[in-house]
Amino acid sequence: MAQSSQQDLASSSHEEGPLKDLYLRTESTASPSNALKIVTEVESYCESPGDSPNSLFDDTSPSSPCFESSSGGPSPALTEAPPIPGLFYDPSVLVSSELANDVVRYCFENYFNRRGVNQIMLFGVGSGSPTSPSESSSGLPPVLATLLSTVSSLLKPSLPAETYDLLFPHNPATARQAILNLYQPGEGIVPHVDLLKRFGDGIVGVSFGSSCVMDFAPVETAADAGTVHLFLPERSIIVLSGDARYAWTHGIDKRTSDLVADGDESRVVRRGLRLSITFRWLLPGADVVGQEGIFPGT
Ligand SMILES: O=C(O)CCC(=O)C(=O)O
Ligand SMILES: [Fe+2]
Repeated sequence: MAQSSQQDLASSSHEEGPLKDLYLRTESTASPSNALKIVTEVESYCESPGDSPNSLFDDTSPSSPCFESSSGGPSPALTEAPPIPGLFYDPSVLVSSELANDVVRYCFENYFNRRGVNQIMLFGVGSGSPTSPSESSSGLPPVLATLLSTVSSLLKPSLPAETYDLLFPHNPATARQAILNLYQPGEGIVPHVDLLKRFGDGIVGVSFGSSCVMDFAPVETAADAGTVHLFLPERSIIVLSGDARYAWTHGIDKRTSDLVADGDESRVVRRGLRLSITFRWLLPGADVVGQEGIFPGT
């Protein structure tokens, strides 16, 4: 896939909103902060975050990343959570615009300020409280620690207690990883199950800048049988645990717009530049970067 140049991005009609301004403004900003107590990995640009040769995933669909209905086009995406055990999504639970702007600004100024970078992985150095906004206790930069603590507060009233404890335990046993994925309109991520040997149960993801449609398919069934499509607006939060984490793949089709259910009708929602931030728990021993076996193919 051709990369978008700054000019392409500037002249594209999909990039309205905060991400566009930040991307253009931070074109020549300094390199990522070296003050963070984290390990930062940058993977080179690829067709989509999930197509990297250093793939993050062990179970990806061997066939087309595009799920289609029998009529030939994608069926409209749901706007409420489908009944997948362990999947939590509530359209009314959104991160504030103010925090979203802070997160996006920080990420563009510190990570996505070089052409070709579309994925960043941050690893917490310790197992400090995930609900503390301080860098020293979470190992994450303050704005991401704040995001995590905000997500924790937003989810507490609606998540089942057991799921909440999985995501936000009082005494975390392992370190967190935050993965930042940047998608141009038209990019996606192949259907996958997050690495079984590397990440534990309880994954939480937040969308910034643009909506997308995430596709879920049972691991055990063939082709697109049972696939469901879920619309994720910007600033929304999704949680994968249990079956949703292990027995279903998730992926994002490579499209520039999505078909979304709207009552009995459907509407087309154009995609813009999207940043997702996903927090996962590293399994014991998986927090040593470069250790043999951590990355497939190494
Ligand atoms: O962009 C997203 O929301 C999903 C990212 C993802 O599935 C992953 O990094 O494993
Ligand atoms: Fe994933």
